[in-house]
Amino acid sequence: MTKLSVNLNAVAQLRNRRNLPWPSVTGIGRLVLEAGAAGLTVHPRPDERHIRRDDVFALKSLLRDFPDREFNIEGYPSEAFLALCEAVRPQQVTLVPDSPEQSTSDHGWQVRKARAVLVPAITRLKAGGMRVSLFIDEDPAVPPDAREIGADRIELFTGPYGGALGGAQADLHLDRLSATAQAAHAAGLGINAGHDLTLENLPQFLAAVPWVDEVSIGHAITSDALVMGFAEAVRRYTSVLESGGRA
Ligand SMILES: CC(=O)[C@@H](O)[C@H](O)COP(=O)(O)O
Ligand SMILES: NCC(=O)COP(=O)(O)O
Repeated sequence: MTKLSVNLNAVAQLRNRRNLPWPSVTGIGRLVLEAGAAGLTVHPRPDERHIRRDDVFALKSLLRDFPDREFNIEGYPSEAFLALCEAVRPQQVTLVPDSPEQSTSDHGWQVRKARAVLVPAITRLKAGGMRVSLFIDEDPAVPPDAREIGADRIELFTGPYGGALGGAQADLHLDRLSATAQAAHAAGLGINAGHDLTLENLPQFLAAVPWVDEVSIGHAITSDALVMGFAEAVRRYTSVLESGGRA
């Protein structure tokens, strides 16, 4: 079965609206793991707009209570990022070619062009016992290059598929994602996928794209949790008001 790693970036972004500790990133992380998620994903960005350095250590500590689950840290392999990974030692590090000013990830590695950045980073992370995954576009030419420089997995960038919102364009992306997954499997790589996957587009994705080990989902699952939980929250506040504070 394909594993679910829940990305907590959006929870951290909501917390950071105020200088207060809720929603708690580790609290939601625990809830997510107790609900059966196979792991947690974070993408600490240099400006700490959502996940902060402290969160990464706190989540590592939380995961000690769940020894069969995994921690996946995503990011650009700057010296600061690599040092953070070496200090935390997650099971998996996903390298993403984002520049600091990007609002979100919008493309994968051109692995050949990025060899000078990727080879030392992969060597360093693997020496620390971490599995390394490379975030790539839907292009079957890329997985053999990823294998050649020592990556263990690729993560398929599913943003264009998610952004197509169904229809013929989405089918086109599924064909390309499927071809890229087949190339990765043939090259001996594991396969992850993520970005803009949702409850609505996940079934078609899984039916079309083979050998997916793990999906990481954050934005949509956070949105769904709000929709699924808002009515109960309103009921509880209403109940406090009805009781005039005497309940
Ligand atoms: C690498 C990737 O796929 C992204 O989805 C990322 O982890 C999300 O980052 P933001 O939450 O900062 O948009
Ligand atoms: N690697 C993708 C990820 O972690 C979550 O992306 P999204 O669901 O927030 O778009």
